[in-house]
Amino acid sequence: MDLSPTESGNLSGFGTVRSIRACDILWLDDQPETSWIFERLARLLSSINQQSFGFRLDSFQEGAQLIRYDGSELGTYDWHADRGRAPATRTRKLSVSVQITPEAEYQGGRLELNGEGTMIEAPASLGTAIVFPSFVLHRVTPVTAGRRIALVAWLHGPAFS
Ligand SMILES: O=C(O)CCC(=O)C(=O)O
Ligand SMILES: [Fe+2]
Repeated sequence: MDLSPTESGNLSGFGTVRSIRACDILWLDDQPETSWIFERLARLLSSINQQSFGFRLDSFQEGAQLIRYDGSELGTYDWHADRGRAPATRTRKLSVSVQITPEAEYQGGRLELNGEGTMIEAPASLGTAIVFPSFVLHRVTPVTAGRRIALVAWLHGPAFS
């Protein structure tokens, strides 16, 4: 897959710190040729939201990201929450990460979540979508061989009340 042009993964408001976040990002805006991705994600997220969360949600409000973590630089993203204080991230409510590299093609690169004091490792099988509230702490452990690509997006909505 051609992933250019890309930008270095940054930390919202803190610039680029490769020891915390080492990955490259291709932004996907909602355009005619990508709208099917947003439509499928919206259907999936809204049904999971109904079953599991019951959040009030609006729309994506920012592009989706294809994120590439390369084993040659131990690509990683340390513990963080996707919902921040910056205007762009303050209204994120549901995060989704779709595993789009076959599990056999890389080592490490595990998405781990800690929502309730216990760490859970997300399944890495191809096509799995992991959906979680954007305030939940999570990380991607260093990729030690090969290359992992994930598709990540966020549904926004009104503040929790
Ligand atoms: O690579 C992943 O599966 C998750 C990436 C992530 O947590 C993020 O971009 O905020
Ligand atoms: Fe994240």
